[in-house]
Amino acid sequence: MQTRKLTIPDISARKQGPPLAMLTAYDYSWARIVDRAGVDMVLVGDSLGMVMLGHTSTVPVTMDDMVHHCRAVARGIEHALLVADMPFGSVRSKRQALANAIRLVQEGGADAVKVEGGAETANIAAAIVRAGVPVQGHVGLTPQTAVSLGGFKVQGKDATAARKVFDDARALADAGCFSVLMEAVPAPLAAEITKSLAVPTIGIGAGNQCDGQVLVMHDLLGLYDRFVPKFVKQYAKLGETATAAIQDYVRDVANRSFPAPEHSFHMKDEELALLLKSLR
Ligand SMILES: Nc1nc(=O)c2c([nH]1)NC[C@@H]1CN(c3ccc(C(=O)N[C@@H](CCC(=O)O)C(=O)O)cc3)CN21
Ligand SMILES: CC(C)C(=O)C(=O)O
Ligand SMILES: [Mg+2]
Repeated sequence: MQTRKLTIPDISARKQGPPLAMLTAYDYSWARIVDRAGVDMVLVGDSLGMVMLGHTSTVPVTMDDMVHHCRAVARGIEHALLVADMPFGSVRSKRQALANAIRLVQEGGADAVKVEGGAETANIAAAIVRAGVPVQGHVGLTPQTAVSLGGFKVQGKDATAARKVFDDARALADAGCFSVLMEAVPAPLAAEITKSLAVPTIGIGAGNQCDGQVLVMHDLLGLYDRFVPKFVKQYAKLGETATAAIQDYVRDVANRSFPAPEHSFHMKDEELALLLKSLR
């Protein structure tokens, strides 16, 4: 595995080449694990509001939440390109979007930001790019506007809806985005969009013809049990493994088999005698 830090040109070059693997991380220890496993891009997703903070949507996530988690992740990454989500309400105007994108880079240590939306946010994406911050667009199912979309639902299912996803992706690419992420769209539509864009597409629930894939780390590892979207493959059941380990710990504490002598600090007999005497 290459250990040098990946750059935007490295990502762009993968339009021709092996698909890009992207995965979320939200803290330092997991960022190290994800980075060392060879992921190309680490996403500090606003999904942290759901899997880390227990909200039922990504809407309550603030810029402060994003910066807090992003800083921790940045400390754990040596190889991957670090992308941070612009949270709900952080791109209401160009001026505000610029300030927030710059904050994620300067304070959070992000290499790039991701903005949900399509044609309607293309001018904002372009302004962020002009300020020197690489932008990844996010089209299809955009969880920050899930209420307007009717929930966490597949997008682009009929001709009109497919045209909208296509135009959104095109608008973001034209705005200068280095990549476009497509969430929950039919695989054939994602394949067409991938062929027509010059920048790499990253899919989640968008079939295997995208230029890369992304998943939420907790879903991949089986650490989140509130729902499992159809597009998730659980590569492990760490939630179950952790529960069993902690149950063992609780049992060992109850029956005094933990801590064992090797986990305890000991004294020589003469030191103990002296100590006990002085305590009396
Ligand atoms: N843990 C987690 N994983 C994610 O992938 C994720 C988050 N959280 N939070 C933010 C959004 C929300 N996402 C979701 C959530 C649920 C579905 C889901 O259950 N979809 C249905 C299809 C519904 C329909 O089209 O009728 C499915 O069966 O997969 C999809 C995307 C993706 N993002
Ligand atoms: C699901 C991915 C694409 C995301 O935006 C997130 O984790 O917030
Ligand atoms: Mg997100």
